[in-house]
Amino acid sequence: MIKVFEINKPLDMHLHLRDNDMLQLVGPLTSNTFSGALVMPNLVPPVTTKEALLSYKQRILEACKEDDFTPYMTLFFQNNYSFEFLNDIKDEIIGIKLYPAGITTNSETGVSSMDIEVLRPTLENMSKLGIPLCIHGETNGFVMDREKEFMPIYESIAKAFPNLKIIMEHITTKDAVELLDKYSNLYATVTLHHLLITLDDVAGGMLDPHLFCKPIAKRPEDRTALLNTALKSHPKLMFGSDSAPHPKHRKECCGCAAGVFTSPIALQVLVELFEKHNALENLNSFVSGNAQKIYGLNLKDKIVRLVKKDFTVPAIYEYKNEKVVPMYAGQTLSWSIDSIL
Ligand SMILES: NC(=O)N[C@@H](CC(=O)O)C(=O)O
Ligand SMILES: [Zn+2]
Ligand SMILES: [Zn+2]
Repeated sequence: MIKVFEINKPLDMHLHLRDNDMLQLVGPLTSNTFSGALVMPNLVPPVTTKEALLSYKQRILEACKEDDFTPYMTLFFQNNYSFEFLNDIKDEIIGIKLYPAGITTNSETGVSSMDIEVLRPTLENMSKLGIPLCIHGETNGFVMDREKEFMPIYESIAKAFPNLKIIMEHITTKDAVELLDKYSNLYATVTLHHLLITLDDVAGGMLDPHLFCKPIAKRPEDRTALLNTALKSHPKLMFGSDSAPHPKHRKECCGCAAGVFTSPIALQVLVELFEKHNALENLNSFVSGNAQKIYGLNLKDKIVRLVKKDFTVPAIYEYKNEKVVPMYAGQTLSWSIDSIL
């Protein structure tokens, strides 16, 4: 008997869709199977105006027009967003994304200080207006300690703004997992790859540029903490792939760009992983229910039926001159997408 598993309204709460031909290429690879996704604003230049935000949303909708798909837009954090500006844009966004300057891809114009007094004007306005804050939480310390060193900053913001929803994006450490339960206004996303890999997979043998991302994958005990928290579908943890496509020549080179491209394999691998750990009954809340509750989303059904049947991951995805290599390129997964109802 063929095994079947259904996911209803899958949501990807941390996604990079890029722009232009890359958007044309990767957009449908998410919108095919996901009901919606939180779209990161780190374009060049970043999305900081209502005009830029609405036109980017239109380009996404156009690229994904074959599918029933909602892009949840975000604005790139700046210290000087006025109450009037945020009040005017609040219905168009799901949150605002804060990047420390230079910490990751296209974050050069992020905040240069994480001093709470410097951030206060925008954060106060966000808190009053009920706009969630998504954060790339890393310091510029030693690469393995960057997330851990950021924990006091999360704590100080959570304490100073108890009504502000704060999402620790793409957590990679057991320290971040532990912090989740300490503050009622702290939430988190976790990627697919951080549930699966450690630094060993990136650099322990032959260097694998396709697994290089920010934050870097950590220790086995960190992966275990993340995986256990996802498998039980902790209600404050959401799936956010952080699928971050870069052109093949920007990954397979000296000075490799950070980002793992996982959109086309995310649901298949999640089912494989949750099945392996006897946790399939928690997968729908991890990949949809938790995010619906945390962000207050209301979506119509989109049932993705997966079947236990081999799926060989393409070596490359291409559109015009864009080429991007997915995680597990050329490898065979045990689950495939069967149909979308
Ligand atoms: N995760 C990454 O390594 N890269 C992301 C940026 C980010 O999410 O930090 C990207 O935009 O390429
Ligand atoms: Zn990030
Ligand atoms: Zn990201």
